[in-house]
Amino acid sequence: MDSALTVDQVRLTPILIADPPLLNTQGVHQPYTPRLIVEVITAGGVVGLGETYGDGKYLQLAKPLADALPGHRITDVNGLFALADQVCGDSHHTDTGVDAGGLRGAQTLDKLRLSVVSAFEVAFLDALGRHRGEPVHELLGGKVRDAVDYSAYLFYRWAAHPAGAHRDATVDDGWGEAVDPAGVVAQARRFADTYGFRSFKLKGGVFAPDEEIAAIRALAEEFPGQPLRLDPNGAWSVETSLYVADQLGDVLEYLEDPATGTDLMARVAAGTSVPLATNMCVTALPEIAEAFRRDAVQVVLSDHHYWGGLRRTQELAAICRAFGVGLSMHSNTHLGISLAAMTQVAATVPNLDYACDSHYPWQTEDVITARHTFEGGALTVSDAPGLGVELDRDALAALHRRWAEDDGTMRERDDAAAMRKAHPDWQRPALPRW
Ligand SMILES: O=C([O-])C(=O)C[C@H](O)[C@@H](O)C(=O)[O-]
Ligand SMILES: [Mg+2]
Repeated sequence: MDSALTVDQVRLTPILIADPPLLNTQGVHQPYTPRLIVEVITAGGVVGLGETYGDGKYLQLAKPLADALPGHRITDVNGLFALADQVCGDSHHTDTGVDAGGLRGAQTLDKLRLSVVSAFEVAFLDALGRHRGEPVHELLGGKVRDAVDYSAYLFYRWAAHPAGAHRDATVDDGWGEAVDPAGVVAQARRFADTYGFRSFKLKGGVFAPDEEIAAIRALAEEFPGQPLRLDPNGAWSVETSLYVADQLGDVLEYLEDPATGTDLMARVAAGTSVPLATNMCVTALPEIAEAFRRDAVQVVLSDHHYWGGLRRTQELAAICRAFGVGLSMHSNTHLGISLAAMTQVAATVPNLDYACDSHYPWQTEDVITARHTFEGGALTVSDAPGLGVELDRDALAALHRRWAEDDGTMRERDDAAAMRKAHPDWQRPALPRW
């Protein structure tokens, strides 16, 4: 066995990255959001990169795993999961409440752990690819496409963060506000012209359903025949979901998480022919059986951060294929390491039937030396060794400094708290909101 493939050291770097004032049903994005950058350094001197959520609960799980890894072989991904089970807390602990962001569905320690392990799994694959001189997609069985399509991720948003949100964060990022159909269409037009995106997803659950129906109608008029999606993150009742499905059935590619949880989604699905997609009620293996048996969802949005990495994303794809359920890809705020990982795995999945989500165009900062560029709405699949991205150490250090100097308020994502800067009485809304 090649001792160069053994983990020598792991570096964990929490960072804060700038995020625009994007609105969702829980509130608004903070001026800065936490991410964690994982570097796995092998005895052979190669560095593998991974990226995941950076809130405190993820950092707490990442630390013992990083400490336990020296001596572990980077080819032993199955052993990585077993190790994480041992060192990252009691896997039987569950919490049926929603997560802090309120947008990921029910939270369990298993899910948190998988989100942490995902960054290490990606770093293992990146390091192994660099050792072998092969791209990650070859380690995953080879690419079935040379480019991966992405969709425009449209948000209602303000022009700037509210006064008092953060001392450095009142600068306008140039996108302007989008709080009505005209604003949404202008944003979509800029996305299409700048990046070539051909499908559009609007983050809904922000305004009353009729206003969001009007926004989708306006998009359908501006981009006739192009795929449209609406995602209120579970903000609607069954009745409201069916009303929206009825109003928009002729133009929607799918409706994403209109209602919260498998039971309500099953009831919506029974009343409409519009496909329902989810990144909230099917986010881990134990949630699949009931959702598929009840035909509650017709499309699962994979996310390698949720599912425990790239190989488990491929496993999810195989399950969806077996059950005739469609596959798309979810995203929330992330940087270029994660986008490279998303693109590598997406390239290997034959049944990735829809353009993938990505927040990336909203991110003005990164920790890689060369930003990804979308052309014709797609990213070319890199054939360079590993993920094909290089760490910008100065950028990483600067974003870590911001994290270290933060008084703690930006280190945990809390969209409701950010909303209270503009609306002091705002409370995390009870669902359904409408
Ligand atoms: O598709 C989704 O549900 C998301 O992307 C969840 C995200 O957290 C998004 O809503 C956000 O960041 O506001
Ligand atoms: Mg969603």
